[in-house]
Amino acid sequence: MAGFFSRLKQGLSRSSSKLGSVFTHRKLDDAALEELEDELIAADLGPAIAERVIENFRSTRFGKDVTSNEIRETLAAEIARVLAPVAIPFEPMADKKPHVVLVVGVNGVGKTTTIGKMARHYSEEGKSVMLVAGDTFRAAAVEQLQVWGERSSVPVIAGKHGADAAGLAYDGLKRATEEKTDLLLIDTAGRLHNKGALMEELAKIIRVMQKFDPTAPHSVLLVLDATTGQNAIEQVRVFRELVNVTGLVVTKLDGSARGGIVVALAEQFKLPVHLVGVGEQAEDLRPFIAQEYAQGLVGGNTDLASRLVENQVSE
Ligand SMILES: Nc1nc2c(ncn2[C@@H]2O[C@H](COP(=O)(O)OP(=O)(O)OP(=O)(O)O)[C@@H](O)[C@H]2O)c(=O)[nH]1
Repeated sequence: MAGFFSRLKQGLSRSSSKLGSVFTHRKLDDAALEELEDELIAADLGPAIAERVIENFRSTRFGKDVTSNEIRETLAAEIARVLAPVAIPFEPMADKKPHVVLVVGVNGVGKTTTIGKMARHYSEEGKSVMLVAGDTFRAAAVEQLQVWGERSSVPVIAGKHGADAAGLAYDGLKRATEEKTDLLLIDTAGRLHNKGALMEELAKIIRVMQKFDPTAPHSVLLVLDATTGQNAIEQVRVFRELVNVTGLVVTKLDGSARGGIVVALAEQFKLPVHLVGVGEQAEDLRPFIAQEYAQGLVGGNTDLASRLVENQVSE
């Protein structure tokens, strides 16, 4: 399990090294506080948290010397405080067979990969999983999902290129219900250049499924690519207008210096962050753990980090 935390830490190291210049031992005067605030905002944490951290320092430590570790710890604590309420693991509902999950997000954020990784994870946990290749506009997305399905021996409902996604979702839901499948994961197309068409596509999938099960979908996961930084905020806004987003998955944290965006998202939308992606392999999709993430983001203090891992992640 060393693997996951080190991957997360490695992934976040770009974000934490970006914050690195903040952590120098110095006297906290106005200039230092201003510089610190700029750095926090540049790290995508969002203005609200930056302001709180600065005010905290101003009221408690103004004019005094602070060490890099004190800054780190204060920052990590504040970040963990913001993240804790949204760090909610994704749990398939035991009383739904299937628990229907609609996976949405713009092209290329990692929807298909996330579904593949979830399929692997939950089938390894002993749950039955079925996939619907609802991104019928991109042939490669269908093939990609089929490959993930084969790897995990999970059935994939797919049609021809350009097939009706709502029809596939309906077929998937019907079959998954007959087979008492635990989890039905539905991939969707994500082009945003035509918001109206996208809204219609998602609304139709939901409407058609509800003819079979009026409670479906039970979750709508919005996948966001961390490398897009502030753009992710805009994507949440847009998708919430289209559909009832119930939770977030944030991918590509391994390749990004923008891990701070998760903090800004938590602060602004308070939507559950269920999972984070730190690589392309199946095991690189992990539950989101607030303290671990906060620690990875500010860097340093690996003792605390490894204690957290021992306590919270048992694999
Ligand atoms: N480094 C890294 N790459 C990732 C991660 N998640 C997904 N990817 C890669 O991102 C690329 C796009 O992922 P897809 O799953 O195809 O994205 P999508 O949202 O389904 O895209 P469309 O099918 O075009 O809508 C692929 O090359 C994935 O391997 C991650 O956590 N880290």
